[in-house]
Amino acid sequence: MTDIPRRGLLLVMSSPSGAGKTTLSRRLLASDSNITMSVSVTTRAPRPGEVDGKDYHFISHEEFGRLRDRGDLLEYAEVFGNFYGTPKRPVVEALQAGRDVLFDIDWQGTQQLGATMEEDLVRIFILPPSAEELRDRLIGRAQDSASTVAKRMAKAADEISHWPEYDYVIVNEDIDLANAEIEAILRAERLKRRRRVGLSEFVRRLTKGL
Ligand SMILES: Nc1nc2c(ncn2[C@@H]2O[C@H](COP(=O)(O)OP(=O)(O)O)[C@@H](O)[C@H]2O)c(=O)[nH]1
Ligand SMILES: Nc1ncnc2c1ncn2[C@@H]1O[C@H](COP(=O)(O)OP(=O)(O)O)[C@@H](O)[C@H]1O
Repeated sequence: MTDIPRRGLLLVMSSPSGAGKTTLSRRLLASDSNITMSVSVTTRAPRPGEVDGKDYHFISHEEFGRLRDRGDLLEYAEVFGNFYGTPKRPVVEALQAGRDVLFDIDWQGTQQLGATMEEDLVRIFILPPSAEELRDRLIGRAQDSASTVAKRMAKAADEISHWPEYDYVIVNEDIDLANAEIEAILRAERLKRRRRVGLSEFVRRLTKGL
C-alpha cells in the first residue's frame, strides 16, 4: 500500500461534564492504533475506578505549581476549583513520531492550544441530546456526590456557550453513531493536504514516470 508520510494532528474533544467525552475517547483509542491519549495532570482526587497514570496523573497543588512554573505544561486551566494541565513532552514526542494525540480538555485549554498549534489542531465539541439526559448521565455515572452533580449541571450552560469555537459539533445521543462520526472526522482530517508532508515527493516521482 502506498503510504504517504503525514504530520500528526491534535484531536481535542470538549463537552459539558457528563456528555460522554470519556466514553467516546475510550472507544476511539480502542479502535484506532495511531492515536495516543494525552494524560493530563490534575489536582482533583481520583474517582472510584480511576487509575493514576492512565486516566490522569493525580498530583498535589505544589507539584502542579512546579510543572507550570518550569514551562512543562502545554496548557492548563482551573475547572470546578481544581487545576488541570497537559504535560508537554509526551505530546511533542508523539507528534515527532507521526502519531496523533487525543485531548480531553476544556475550552480554556483548547483556546491555548489554538494560540500556538492552530495548524495541527482539530476541535470537536460534544453535546448531550437534552438537559434531562445530561442530568441522568451525571447521576447514572454514580461517581460524584449530589452537590458535585449540581455544580457540574450549573456549569454546563457556560461550557456549552463555547461551541462556536470548535470545528465540529457532535450530538452524543446514540453512542455508536457519535463514535462513527468522530472516526469519520479523523479519517478526513488525516487526508488534509497540508498534513501530508510526503505528497510533493510522491507527485514528483509519479509525474517523472509519465
Ligand atoms: N484545560 C484543561 N482541561 C482539562 C484537562 N484535563 C481535563 N480537563 C477538563 O476538565 C474538566 C473536568 O474533568 P473531570 O474532572 O475529569 O470531569 P469529567 O470531564 O466530567 O469526567 C473537563 O471539562 C475536562 O475536559 C487539561 O489538561 N487541561
Ligand atoms: N450516548 C450515550 N448514551 C447513554 N449513556 C451515555 C452515552 N454516552 C455516555 N454515556 C454515559 O454517560 C455517563 C457520562 O459519560 P462520560 O463519558 O463519563 O462523560 P464526560 O467524560 O463527558 O464527563 C457515563 O455513565 C456514560 O456511560
